[in-house]
Amino acid sequence: MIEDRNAATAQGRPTLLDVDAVKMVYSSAHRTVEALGGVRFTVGDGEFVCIVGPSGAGKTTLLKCISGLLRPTGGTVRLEGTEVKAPPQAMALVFQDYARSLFPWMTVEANVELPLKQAGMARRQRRDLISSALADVGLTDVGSAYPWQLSGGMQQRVAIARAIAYRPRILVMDEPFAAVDAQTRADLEDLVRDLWHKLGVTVLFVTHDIDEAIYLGERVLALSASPTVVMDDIAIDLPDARDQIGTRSLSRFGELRKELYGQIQRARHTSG
Ligand SMILES: Nc1ncnc2c1ncn2[C@@H]1O[C@H](COP(=O)(O)OP(=O)(O)OP(=O)(O)O)[C@@H](O)[C@H]1O
Repeated sequence: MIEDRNAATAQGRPTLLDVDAVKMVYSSAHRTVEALGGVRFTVGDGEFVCIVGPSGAGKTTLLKCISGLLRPTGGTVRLEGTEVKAPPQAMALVFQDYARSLFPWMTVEANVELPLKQAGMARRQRRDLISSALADVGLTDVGSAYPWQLSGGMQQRVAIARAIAYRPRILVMDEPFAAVDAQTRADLEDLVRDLWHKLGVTVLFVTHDIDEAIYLGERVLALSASPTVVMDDIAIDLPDARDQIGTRSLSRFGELRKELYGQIQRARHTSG
């Protein structure tokens, strides 16, 4: 378990997100589930942090607490030093289920525009941000199309464009590529790394896939089984310039995979 949260923030960057002893107990008349058992970690400004954990480990619960969709039953989440009590303006979310997160009756542009409108931006500024977000995700020509006219990978690009359009400080992604084919997934992984470099946005990325976590992240947090705690915080000491074939063939990549795989196996039998 991580004892010193600040020591775990890589490369001495100032803390952007502070998850401090977050607990979540679901209680109903019939059963009580202790999903989170005191999760602690910090994410530095500009970092790319991945979270992996066994199925049912409480990853979705944790992200709901971090994004203010769910109030934890213990502990606190702070973003830029302020306690998160509702979805923060500085945070954007991307979910696995792009088909349900985009509105099918709205064009691609209108989908991307929605949070900008909600933020009260003027039309001209909205136009500029929409075009630059669509260009950033490689979709300059589909603004007037409807989501259902696009492939799954393109729809997820639209969801990413909508998330980055209003320039959030942190992008929180919940298994965003679990529903697309392998080639599309590889392209989307590279897109997210490119956006991270280009925009300087902080990324918190949850995945089931150990290889994906190592390929993408600067750090990987391994969660235990419920009640969940952070079991390990692994620095990914691979070169920053990554490519799907070269990086995954490195012997260091294999060593990290072995280490993380062992952690996940232990995690299945360990709880906080
Ligand atoms: N609304 C809820 N009410 C009661 N229990 C819940 C609720 N949501 C989740 N749980 C329980 O909390 C635990 C963690 O669930 P959660 O969905 O957060 O895990 P997960 O790691 O995202 O799972 P998976 O990887 O399988 O998607 C599970 O035991 C689940 O049954």
